[in-house]
Amino acid sequence: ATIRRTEPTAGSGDSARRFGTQRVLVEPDAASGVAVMKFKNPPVNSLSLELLTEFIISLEKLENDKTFRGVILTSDCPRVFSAGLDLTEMCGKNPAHYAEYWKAVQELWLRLYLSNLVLIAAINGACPAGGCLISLTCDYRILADNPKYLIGLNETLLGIVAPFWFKDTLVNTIGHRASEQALQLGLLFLPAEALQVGLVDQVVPEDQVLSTALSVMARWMAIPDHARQLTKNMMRKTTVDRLVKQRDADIQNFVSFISRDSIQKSLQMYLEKLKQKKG
Ligand SMILES: CC/C=C\C/C=C\C/C=C\CC/C=C/CC(=O)SCCNC(=O)CCNC(=O)[C@H](O)C(C)(C)COP(=O)(O)OP(=O)(O)OC[C@H]1O[C@@H](n2cnc3c(N)ncnc32)[C@H](O)[C@@H]1OP(=O)(O)O
Repeated sequence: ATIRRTEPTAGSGDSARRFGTQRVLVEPDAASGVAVMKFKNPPVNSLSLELLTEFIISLEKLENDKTFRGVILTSDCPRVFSAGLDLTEMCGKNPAHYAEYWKAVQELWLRLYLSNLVLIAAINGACPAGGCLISLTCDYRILADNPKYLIGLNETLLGIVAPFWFKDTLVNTIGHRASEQALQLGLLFLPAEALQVGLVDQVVPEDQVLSTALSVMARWMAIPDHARQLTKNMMRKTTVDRLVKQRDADIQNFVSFISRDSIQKSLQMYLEKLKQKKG
């Protein structure tokens, strides 16, 4: 994918400078060491190969810049945090494309889940499937209180199966029994339900999502990095290692699963349904 970087905007200091790429806007505040990263892949921030690639590049840039200790992930698209994996990347393409795409999905998850940065999800819109997965990799989740902003791993509703590392990430967050139900039923939770089950940590009025994220971030930033990072590593490394040990097999598994005629039909029907919803 070709990545076009955005130029910094004119301004009087670091906090006025933006960088990033076409689909990932980064608003850095060097004074506080916090950057706000906004997904901008309209209409629904589906995780296309381009968006995944740009996300990985922007994250790496922030990880390598010691100025930054915390990142808030949010959406620049109204009413949607992310619609999850881009269904058009998983439909009607060839096995080499599916493999390339899945490798990028794995790469993003691996980088996010063990990131040294404090990651906070400011969820300002609908957050199904892969969108929910991204939020689950964060250290803290704040969801806007809007009944249209459903969140969850709804893969079974599409006739597909959440891979074991999606499942592990959910289990690590809400526990085994709640995950078992949520995954089998493909549950999409209302904000109050998501809070109750522990899928998000806070539900706040829509206009307070970012300000809440910034104040929560201040609390996390008050902890010495080395102690917090080692603790995060201790909590998450076993989960990450499970995928690292079998990345290639996981790619092969995905490619053969997604290439099945029955799965392609299910995905196409689901896409059709999404399109018809409008008409
Ligand atoms: C034995 C086997 C073992 C293991 C298995 C091995 C491997 C596992 C295999 C597969 C796992 C793959 C994992 C996938 C995870 C995912 O993330 S799948 C994606 C799931 N996403 C969704 O279900 C969300 C679908 N979208 C929506 O519900 C709504 O769009 C949303 C609520 C987000 C926003 O609603 P609204 O604002 O009304 O927008 P529209 O619905 O009108 O959509 C606007 C246009 O965007 C298109 N679109 C929506 N979502 C996607 C998407 N995810 N990908 C691509 N395109 C999408 C939609 O069709 C509209 O397009 P149009 O304008 O009509 O052209």
